[in-house]
Amino acid sequence: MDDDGMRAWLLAPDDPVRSKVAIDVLASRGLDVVSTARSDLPGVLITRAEQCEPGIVSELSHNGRCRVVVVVVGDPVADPWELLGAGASDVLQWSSNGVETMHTVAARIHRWFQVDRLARADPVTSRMIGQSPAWMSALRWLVEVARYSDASVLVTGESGTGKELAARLVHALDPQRRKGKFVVVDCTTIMASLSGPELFGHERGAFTGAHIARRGAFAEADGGVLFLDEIGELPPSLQPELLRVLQERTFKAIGSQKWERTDFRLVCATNQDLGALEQAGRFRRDLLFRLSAATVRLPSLRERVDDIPLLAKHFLGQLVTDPTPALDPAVERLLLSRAYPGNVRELRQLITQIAIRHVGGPLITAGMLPDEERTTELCPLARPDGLAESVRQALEAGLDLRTLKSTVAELAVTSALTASGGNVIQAARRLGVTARALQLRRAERTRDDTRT
Ligand SMILES: Nc1ncnc2c1ncn2[C@@H]1O[C@H](COP(=O)(O)OP(=O)(O)OP(=O)(O)O)[C@@H](O)[C@H]1O
Repeated sequence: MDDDGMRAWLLAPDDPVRSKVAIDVLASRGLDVVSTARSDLPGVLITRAEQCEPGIVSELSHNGRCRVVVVVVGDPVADPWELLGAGASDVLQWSSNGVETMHTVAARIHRWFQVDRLARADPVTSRMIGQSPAWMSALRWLVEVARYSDASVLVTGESGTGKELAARLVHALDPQRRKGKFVVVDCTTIMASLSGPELFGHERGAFTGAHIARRGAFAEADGGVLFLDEIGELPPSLQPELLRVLQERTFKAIGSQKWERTDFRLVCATNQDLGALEQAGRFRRDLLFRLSAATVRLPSLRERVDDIPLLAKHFLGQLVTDPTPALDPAVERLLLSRAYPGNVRELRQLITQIAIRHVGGPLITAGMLPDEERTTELCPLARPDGLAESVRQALEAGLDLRTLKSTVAELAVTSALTASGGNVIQAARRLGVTARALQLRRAERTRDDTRT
């Protein structure tokens, strides 16, 4: 969506009367309506329920390409959840003359434009790097939830996808909560044997080792955001306690008789499937409902490969300045082709290792890669179009393992000799064999060749 053209696309060719109401109301709210399909998708498609199928909604709304509002005229649709599940942003009943409905739609559209603007250009959101559709879609939802609601947020995603960063963003974007603290508790560090002093705080002498009184996270986060990382690891004994605090907004420090009030916004993160934990009886269902009022799923780096160069340059810019070197195409190729089980964190660590090896100069070259990475870059085995593919084709053509092995070995010997200008000692060193072994091999080969 571009800022100047807040465009909605109205798909209602057979309904001139309602279309007019819709266009008039949207135009009165500063929205530009196009009524015929154009090649570029507008920000919002407004369509009547009869004119859209879940499949189309799903395709249009995939990765936030376009927001789809479905207006229902007459009898309510049998299953609005089917449309919402397919990705529709809203399903609304057409009120008697439609004016009220269209004002609601206009208000929603204005909100989405604000969210998009924040997601694209705000100094806070620009700390979270990425432009791929999968990333932008998650970021837009995160911004909407953070800025326009006070609900608890559950951030899910694989390890290293930026869940803590997302939680910090909720704090920074919440107009009320950002005045308070951002308090982090890693639930893996909460001891199941104790009754949660990290959360509740404790009085002096409340348990062995409690030499002084200490405030807990519930008190610290008052007025701000409490971030419970790895929430799936919260000991079962503390789950009802947390639920109670969320409902009553009061708690007692361990060893204290006094109820204290607290008012924080809760953000939790997990890389586990909480639904599965709940099924297995390890996570309370009522707590799960409470925590997941708004769930934001962060995509893995596999789902946002397009963002890798951008992230790499961002991290490099943080580590090497004046001037930040560019990435040689071979390095960029490697970064794009390798796997990142540890997601953005792993990419960041790799860039740190590269930055350490950079001793000046305008370019990051393959020589600055850590050894294990260089092997991947230089050995075509790992590349889908490399040796693996040739081997597959050779096997298909009927070559057996013995022939394959000797062919590859011969290729390696020839390349090493060529690279060393025929110097057997250097070539042998390169191949990791003794010069004698290489000479014997060559002699054998010559014998074979003369026999055939
Ligand atoms: N979109 C992003 N832009 C910039 N940096 C990012 C982004 N996503 C993650 N990072 C960086 O990657 C690292 C890991 O991020 P973070 O700790 O938020 O991940 P996580 O999902 O909470 O990981 P874990 O599940 O292991 O706790 C951090 O250094 C963070 O700053």
